[in-house]
Amino acid sequence: MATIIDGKHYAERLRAEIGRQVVQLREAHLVTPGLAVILVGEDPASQVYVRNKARQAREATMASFEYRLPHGVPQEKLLELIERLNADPAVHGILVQLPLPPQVDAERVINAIRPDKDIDGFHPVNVGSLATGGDGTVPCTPLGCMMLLKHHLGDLSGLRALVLGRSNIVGKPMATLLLRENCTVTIAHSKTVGLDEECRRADILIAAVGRPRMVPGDWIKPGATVIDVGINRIEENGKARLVGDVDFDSAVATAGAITPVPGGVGPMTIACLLLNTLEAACRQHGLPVPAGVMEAAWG
Ligand SMILES: Nc1nc(=O)c2c([nH]1)NC[C@@H]1CN(c3ccc(C(=O)N[C@@H](CCC(=O)O)C(=O)O)cc3)C=[N+]21
Repeated sequence: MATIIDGKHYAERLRAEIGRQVVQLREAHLVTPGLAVILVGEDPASQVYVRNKARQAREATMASFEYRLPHGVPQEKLLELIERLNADPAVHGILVQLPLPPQVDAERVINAIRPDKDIDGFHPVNVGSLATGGDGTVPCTPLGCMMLLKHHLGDLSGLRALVLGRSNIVGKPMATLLLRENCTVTIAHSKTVGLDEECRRADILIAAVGRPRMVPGDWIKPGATVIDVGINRIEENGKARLVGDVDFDSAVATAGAITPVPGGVGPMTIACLLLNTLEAACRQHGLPVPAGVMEAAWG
């Protein structure tokens, strides 16, 4: 039986430590980190995420600014808002919830965010920084996955990692982070031949394809660490539920450790968003970025 990696628990501890750092920053330097979240449209799932992000920011005593724009908002209006937030000294982090409606060019919007306020790490400056080993913002989901991996495994050097999925948001930055930790990294995707065999070679399996229960237990190397990034809403026996990209019930028999859905990577993503906002605030005020936050939170 695999160890269940309790992301919800680690995220709570991490947020508590971030909250302590925020209080210190305010007391020592009169700085309150500010997070602005922009949501375009009324997608119910997106509304839930945005509400959670805002609530958790406030719980960490950060300032939270929420902007809700109608589904049909012209791109210019969105770009104007970003310009205003770029110039606002109370806002240290800007997040534009993806996906965006078709009249809006997501790439233009991401490129309009000041790189030092891009707490998603999606701006090309931050993507480049990650690729070349710089200290730009690391995207929240891969960062959260890496924290869980390092906590569970310690040194990752020499391990074979398979990243299933090649998105700019998860797959590609995840592969880069694993490479930085000296893993031997493979990126697999819909055109990969012999996907099951690729998976069976992996000591670390990251599933980030967005296909419910696509990875069965017999694709998993015995003892492997499995990080399930998928959050898929399905209907089963007439009830709505969330499942990952991994078939948890069969995987749990083979894996050494596995993250559940919900309660795995999702909560870590939001905690890392708050961490990126705290760090952005420090950088924008010329202050050192708090070190060892994860160690302080998790011991
Ligand atoms: N610019 C941008 N940045 C994002 O980081 C971003 C985004 N756009 N668009 C949407 C996705 C999705 N996302 C999630 C974060 C947390 C949970 C989360 O906490 N999930 C809970 C369950 C929540 C539920 O019950 O619905 C869990 O897995 O335990 C889920 C999804 C961030 N995203």
